[in-house]
Amino acid sequence: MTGEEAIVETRGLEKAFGLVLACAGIDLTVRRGETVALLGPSGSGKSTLLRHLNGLTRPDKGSVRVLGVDVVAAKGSELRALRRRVGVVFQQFNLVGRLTVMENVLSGALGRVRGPRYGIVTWPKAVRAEAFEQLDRVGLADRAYQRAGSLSGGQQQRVAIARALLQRPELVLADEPVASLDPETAASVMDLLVRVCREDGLTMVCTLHQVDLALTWTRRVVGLRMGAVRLDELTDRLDAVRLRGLYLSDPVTVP
Ligand SMILES: Nc1ncnc2c1ncn2[C@@H]1O[C@H](COP(=O)(O)OP(=O)(O)OP(=O)(O)O)[C@@H](O)[C@H]1O
Repeated sequence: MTGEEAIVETRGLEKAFGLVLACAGIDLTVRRGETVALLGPSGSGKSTLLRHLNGLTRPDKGSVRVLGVDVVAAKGSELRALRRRVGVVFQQFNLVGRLTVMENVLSGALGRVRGPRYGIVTWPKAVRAEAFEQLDRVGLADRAYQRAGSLSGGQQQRVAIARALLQRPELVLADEPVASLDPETAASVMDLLVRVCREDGLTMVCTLHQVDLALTWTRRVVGLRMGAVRLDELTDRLDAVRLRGLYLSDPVTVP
């Protein structure tokens, strides 16, 4: 179910890197419970837009509000408090390979359970139980005590999703969450990510390269090109042909 409450709101968002305008005045509203894919050719500004949403990048102009917080003005403890409410899933999983799967998942609770923690037994029993539940949910309860680095890419991304869920986030940001995976694994990880977000009523914004995955799994597509929103549509009203237009080079005018 999606509500009316705006979870993400950018207005006139501009960001340049030297002469490159990565975000050229982006207005984006994402409401509670929506699952949104940011699509567009390489360099169109998808990751830069996503990075603004948890304050990893600061805009040159414009406003960014996430979960009611003015991200541009937020500093220090306010920004840390916001980041605790935002789960992030990365393309390269970002697990600590030498630690067990369970320890990696438990680290998702570091923001709400005071640390430092050394080893699994130092975590409160209730948090361990919750971590185990999340691992079970992503289908990896039987791998809890295995080294994370020994898992396949798809399994590692499932662990990263369990870690993000243990954070009890309200918003999930996923930057190319399946770009490093083979097509079959990519589909199963997208299925998992969207399913858990729906089950928990979480809002999810991801960047994707695969148009077919966006059409299958997300509710809404925002298409970027040269830092501007060129398309913003519910997925069930879109077809692949229209979407492919986003990726075509601009027609060359022959004099
Ligand atoms: N830290 C940075 N320093 C310099 N230029 C940057 C930086 N981050 C992004 N850019 C540039 O901004 C533009 C948008 O990059 P961004 O990574 O947001 O695009 P993208 O759509 O996510 O691309 P991809 O699909 O290839 O990941 C690109 O031209 C990129 O080179």
